[in-house]
Amino acid sequence: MFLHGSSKVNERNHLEIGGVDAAELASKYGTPLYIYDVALIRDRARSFKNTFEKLGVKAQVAYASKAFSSVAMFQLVEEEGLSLDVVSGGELYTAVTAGFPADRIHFHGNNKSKEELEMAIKLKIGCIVVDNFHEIELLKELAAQENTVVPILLRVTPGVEAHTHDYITTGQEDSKFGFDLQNGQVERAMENVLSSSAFNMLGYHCHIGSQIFDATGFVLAAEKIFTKVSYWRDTFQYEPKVVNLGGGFGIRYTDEDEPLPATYYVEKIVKSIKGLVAESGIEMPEIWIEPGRSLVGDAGTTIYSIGSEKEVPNIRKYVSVDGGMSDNIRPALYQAKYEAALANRMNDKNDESVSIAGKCCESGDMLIWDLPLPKANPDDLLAVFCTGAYGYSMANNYNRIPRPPVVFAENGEEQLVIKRETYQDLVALDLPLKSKVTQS
Ligand SMILES: Cc1ncc(COP(=O)(O)O)c(C=O)c1O
Ligand SMILES: N[C@@H](CCCC[NH3+])C(=O)O
Repeated sequence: MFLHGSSKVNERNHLEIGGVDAAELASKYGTPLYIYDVALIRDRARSFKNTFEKLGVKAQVAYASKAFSSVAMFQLVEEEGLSLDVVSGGELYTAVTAGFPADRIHFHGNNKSKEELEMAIKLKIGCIVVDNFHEIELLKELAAQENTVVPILLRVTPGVEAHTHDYITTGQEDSKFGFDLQNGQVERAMENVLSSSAFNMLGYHCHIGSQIFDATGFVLAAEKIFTKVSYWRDTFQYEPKVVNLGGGFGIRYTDEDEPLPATYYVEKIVKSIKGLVAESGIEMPEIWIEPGRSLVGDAGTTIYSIGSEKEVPNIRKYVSVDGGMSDNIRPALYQAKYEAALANRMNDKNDESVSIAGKCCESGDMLIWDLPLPKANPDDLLAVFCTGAYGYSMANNYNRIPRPPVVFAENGEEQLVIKRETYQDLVALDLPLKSKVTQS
């Protein structure tokens, strides 16, 4: 078993996260429960930021908040001096509620509504990452309406395919995101944007995918953009002040994954861009990145209670927990793999191999196949590691299962940052039927 960050096994043979006993948290808040190791998030944030600082490069590290958004999380991001990437009015509203400085918010998305864009412009956020021609027209209207100039980046699709799961690869040519670099779309967009008084174009953005374990894709994407930079300068008299290479830095879910430290990616990206800048003769732009998973992924652990079991003779044993695809849809959606252990019996010897089933009415609701585990009893606690990214944020109410609470743990102290949803919450938006059937 691999323990991340501050996690360790304490003298009671329990999992401890941020100096807090996970079994005690489970008994206080119930299960399922997400626990975050706050020190690990801070550590990751600092290592991205500090590496840019050490290399003397102007940069912004924006937390890709889709990985896990909440008011407390955004306040932690603000404490660490990062910027924030949002992709919806809801994430933007959460940022406002958290008091996040508007000028450090970047707004992405391939289909931002007029209302969302208006909200962003009124708040005077740091920049809008423009994705398509429809959005350019909406922004022109809104800039005129608000009598303002909108800071933007153009999202380009560099045609670099990251070696990762197909569903989460977004940088390839056949993508719903961004202006294509190869077929003239970027030039059409630049012509449009640069001739309008509605925009202050800061530069270019791209994002090549997620859970990437090597810097080559980022370097290739930067190279693709820079092969055009001198042409754009000559054609449009335009040089970028910002180049944003997106997020996607991989983490270790199981021992099949071999992540690299933040410093490695940043060093490679900076070195490559410095070289490209020297070749093209433009001023060094600011380099922006947008890590999500690598800031919060392995800082999160989900604690479940074990319930029923079912033996299929000579095939497998299913052990069920009190959550599943409602709090972690990644195994069902991407065949994502996780490691787990009994949080209340950490160093007990593994006696068997079991498959962990969720409680949803869906055969595909399996969290882990063939997990070595001590023989578990009902009410033992299962800790599934590395659920901090795209766990809570993709949680849902399938089968009307309430979403679990979230606790932050740091230096032996804990705080509840998201409450457990209640049955009352589940029906809060429901309205009764206006019956058309007359009783006889
Ligand atoms: C535009 C953009 N930026 C940043 C991210 C964050 O990615 P990750 O969580 O893999 O770092 C994503 C998600 O893949 C994204 O689509
Ligand atoms: N939700 C995905 C990643 C999507 C990244 C967002 N562009 C995951 O869980 O891995």
